[in-house]
Amino acid sequence: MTDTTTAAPAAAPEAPARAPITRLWVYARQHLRLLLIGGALSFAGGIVGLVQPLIAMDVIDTLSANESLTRPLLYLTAVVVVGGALTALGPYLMQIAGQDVVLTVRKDLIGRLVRLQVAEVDRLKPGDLVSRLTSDTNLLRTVASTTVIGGVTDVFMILGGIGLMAWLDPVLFGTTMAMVAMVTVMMLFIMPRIQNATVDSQKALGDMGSLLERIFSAFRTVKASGAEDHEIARLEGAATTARDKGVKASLWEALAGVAAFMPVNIAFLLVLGVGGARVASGAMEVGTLIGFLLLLFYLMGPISGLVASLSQLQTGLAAIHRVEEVANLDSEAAQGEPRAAASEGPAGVTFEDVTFRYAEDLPYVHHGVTFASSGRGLTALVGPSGAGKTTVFSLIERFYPVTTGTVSVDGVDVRDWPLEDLRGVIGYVEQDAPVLDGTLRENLVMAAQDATESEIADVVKTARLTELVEKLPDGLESRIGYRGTTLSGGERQRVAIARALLRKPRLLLLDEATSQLDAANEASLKQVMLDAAERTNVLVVAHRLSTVTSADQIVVFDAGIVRAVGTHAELVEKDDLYRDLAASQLLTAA
Ligand SMILES: Nc1ncnc2c1ncn2[C@@H]1O[C@H](COP(=O)(O)OP(=O)(O)OP(=O)(O)O)[C@@H](O)[C@H]1O
Repeated sequence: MTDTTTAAPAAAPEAPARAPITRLWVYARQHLRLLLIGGALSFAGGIVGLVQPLIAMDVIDTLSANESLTRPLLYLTAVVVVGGALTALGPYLMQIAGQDVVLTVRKDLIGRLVRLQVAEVDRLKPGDLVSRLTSDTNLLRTVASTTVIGGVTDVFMILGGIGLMAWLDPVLFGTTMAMVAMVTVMMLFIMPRIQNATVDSQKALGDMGSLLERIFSAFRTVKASGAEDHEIARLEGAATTARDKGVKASLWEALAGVAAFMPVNIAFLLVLGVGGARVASGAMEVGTLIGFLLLLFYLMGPISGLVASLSQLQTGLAAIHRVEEVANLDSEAAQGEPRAAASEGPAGVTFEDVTFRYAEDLPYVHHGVTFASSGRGLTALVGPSGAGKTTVFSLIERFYPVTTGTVSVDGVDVRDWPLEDLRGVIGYVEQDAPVLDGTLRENLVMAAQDATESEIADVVKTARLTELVEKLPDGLESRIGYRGTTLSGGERQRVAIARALLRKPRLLLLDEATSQLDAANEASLKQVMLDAAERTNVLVVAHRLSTVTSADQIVVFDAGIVRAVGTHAELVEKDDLYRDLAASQLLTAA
């Protein structure tokens, strides 16, 4: 996949380019050996089962002849044991292959999902993606194993039976084929409807997941808004749609059963009528008619088996369709040559006449942004809400590509950096300072898995987290809840800063929270920031007067352009907007 911006926003991924059946084959092919061995063993188990009545006959004959039963009984025991073992082992191996297919699909999907471009995730619903990974892939388990193998076996048996019929009597064969053609036409009509109903049903499940995710991501707000009944009604609506579409799929499956059964029965009657007349006229032997009827009777099993397999296949194809839609999404590709010798010290940032919009149908956010920040120190980005300050960070991290102009880090265009290397030099603290479910330690080492105990202890101290660690029941090993719900806003921000610092960034991007903090927390955060600025280049989207007054350089943004650059004293002197910002609540005093 390419590393490009996306066009129009949409609620769901687009339809896949490749036919689902081709994709199913691509996934199943990787486990073909196990599938074939399992299928062959099941088939052999069936054959051994057929031998059983013959040996039973032998037992009876031996009994009547008053001979020793040892030999036939040994055979019978062997057939029962081997047949039992084969009929257990064959389906077991096919189930393993089915699980392996699901694992392959899931691994593929996991890789794609986690590497999706930020722009794609902006327009998708996470709950729906979760249901594609969990529920849809599960539908493939049976389809990729027993259904396909069973279906193929049935096709061979049907072809064999049809060949024999043609050999026995061409007239009766023609009559039967007319009925087979009827079955085929009806199946062509019914099968896509099963698939569509299953896609709709799975989509409703995805909607349910999205709605649930929506609620839990703002759980307190939902409760505080008294919106539970409304949200429950929406969730139940999606659950009911899933049920209704599931019932619709079952109805089409039932019709498929009837559509297969009826013509075969009509064929039975026709063969009896036409065949009877031909026997009466002497055009055909009675034995041939009986043989033909027996063949038709024998074919009923494989035909209904094939129809059931085809119905099941539609479910699998529906699932593949939804899984493949994710494959169409743009994921991030590592680009550019690896940087030669990694540089040391603070990494500078340069914006040169940058224009940018989030999507082609959205207005420009940056209209030619130019500024630079290099060396140790603190650069504060200030400006009215929506001026495009946070977007500066997204462009530095290459979450989105610029439309025109250049963003450089360490003198190199971000487009020429291998993504992993680029992000490796940056520590980024988002405005809402996300903390993930897990322990405090897991949260800290997220960006630096090989951090040592002393490095962790250092950042805990630098980020003023020592008190928190001492307060928590299990120290660093304490769980801090879904989205860090057990922490205060200020603690969450310091955890996020500690995480970014543990990466030993050469460039620290800090999006200051707009929410008010108490004086102690505010002072702590400011001190953490200033400490970091002594060692590296720190860019901060500033919302507090105390931050900008300490900054070495202030960049004033207004409606997507840089209108002034300077120190606090210089800007108060020369820039009207800055003076207003400093005097208003847009830059709040502690
Ligand atoms: N992912 C996105 N998709 C589409 N538009 C976006 C996206 N993120 C931000 N925007 C829009 O881009 C503009 C600039 O947003 P940005 O977050 O950079 O502003 P800001 O100056 O940081 O504002 P604030 O001080 O309120 O955080 C806003 O109009 C915003 O609505």
